[in-house]
Amino acid sequence: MTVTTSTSHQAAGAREEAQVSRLLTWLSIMAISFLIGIGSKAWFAGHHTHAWVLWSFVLLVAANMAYFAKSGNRSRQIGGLLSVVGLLFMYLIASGGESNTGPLWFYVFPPLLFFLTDLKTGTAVLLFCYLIAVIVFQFPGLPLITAEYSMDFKIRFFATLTFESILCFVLEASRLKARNELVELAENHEYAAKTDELTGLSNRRDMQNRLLSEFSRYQRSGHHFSIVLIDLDLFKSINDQFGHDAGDDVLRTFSALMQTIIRQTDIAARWGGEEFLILLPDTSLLQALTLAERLRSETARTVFSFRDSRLPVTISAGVCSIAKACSVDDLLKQADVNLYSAKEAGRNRIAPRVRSHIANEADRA
Ligand SMILES: Nc1nc2c(ncn2[C@@H]2O[C@H](COP(=O)(O)OP(=O)(O)OP(=O)(O)O)[C@@H](O)[C@H]2O)c(=O)[nH]1
Repeated sequence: MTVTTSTSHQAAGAREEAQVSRLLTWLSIMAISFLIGIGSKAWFAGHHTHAWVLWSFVLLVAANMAYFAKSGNRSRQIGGLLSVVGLLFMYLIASGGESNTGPLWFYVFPPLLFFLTDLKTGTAVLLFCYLIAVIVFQFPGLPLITAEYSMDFKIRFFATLTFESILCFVLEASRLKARNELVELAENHEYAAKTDELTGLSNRRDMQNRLLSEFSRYQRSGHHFSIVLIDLDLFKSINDQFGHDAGDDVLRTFSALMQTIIRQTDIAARWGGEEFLILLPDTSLLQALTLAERLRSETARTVFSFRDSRLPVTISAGVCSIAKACSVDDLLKQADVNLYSAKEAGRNRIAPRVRSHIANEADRA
């Protein structure tokens, strides 16, 4: 009944998911290559322990990739990779790496962190890493800490890292803002492309797509559906007599009335000027005729007024079930023929008039 606006959001989500997926694969491959390369360099430089530690991180990164390939759990893969990278950087700060250049690798962390997590998590993890770095720098005598850094280095390290972190935060925040604005814009466009401005119902194009997908569902599963093609009677005379604004008001009021009568799963659209189409999934011809008759009688009973004038509003409708048609075009054509015969028969009526339907009406009378 309502026009959905989530497609742009879903598409943006899927694109980002694919982008993150590619990035994670490349990052993992790059991390493995660097670790193998730098580990080998350390080995040939005689720093065997350092080399073994770096190679063991290769196993951790590879295990994380293999875990994801098996489980498909993206958030755990991100968590796993960031934990491994965080641990590696802690090790590099504590050990100094080669020639006390280990902390330089830390600069890779902030952009990675903000891209792979949200701003809050990224900031929290970064602050935690800062805390560890402060402990390492301030207490070089603690176990596992073998590196010592000059005061100048420590000050410059923190100053430049803080600068980089703030810059990454701001860039990521503006990227997210721009992305959300784009998604919102796309959603508004999508909504406008599917919606009739005057009534807020689905427009003709949206209804055509829905009819085609309902027809495919019918071909796959055999679920019948029906349509009701509605035309407001002598609408031109309402416009001529009471003005175009009154006509617009009638279209809006009738649309609202229609929405209160159809089910959540039914879809009402403005098919043309004063023509409406209702798609009724899982509905037989008889059920559709019953609904159309209810809509007709409710419309005839409802008081339509505009600026103190009472407006005479009735509808005629042509109903058709997919059981009687071989395609969507054929279905629409038959509904149109039925609508025409309802008009010909005097308006304010529904066609076809099946026998059981007429009998029901006679019973009610
Ligand atoms: N106010 C208003 N009028 C519209 C709109 N779209 C179409 N119309 C008018 O709807 C009228 C349709 O008139 P006709 O096609 O002659 O049909 P009718 O007067 O309803 O007569 P029958 O269909 O034979 O009962 C025309 O006067 C159109 O200008 C709209 O968005 N607003």
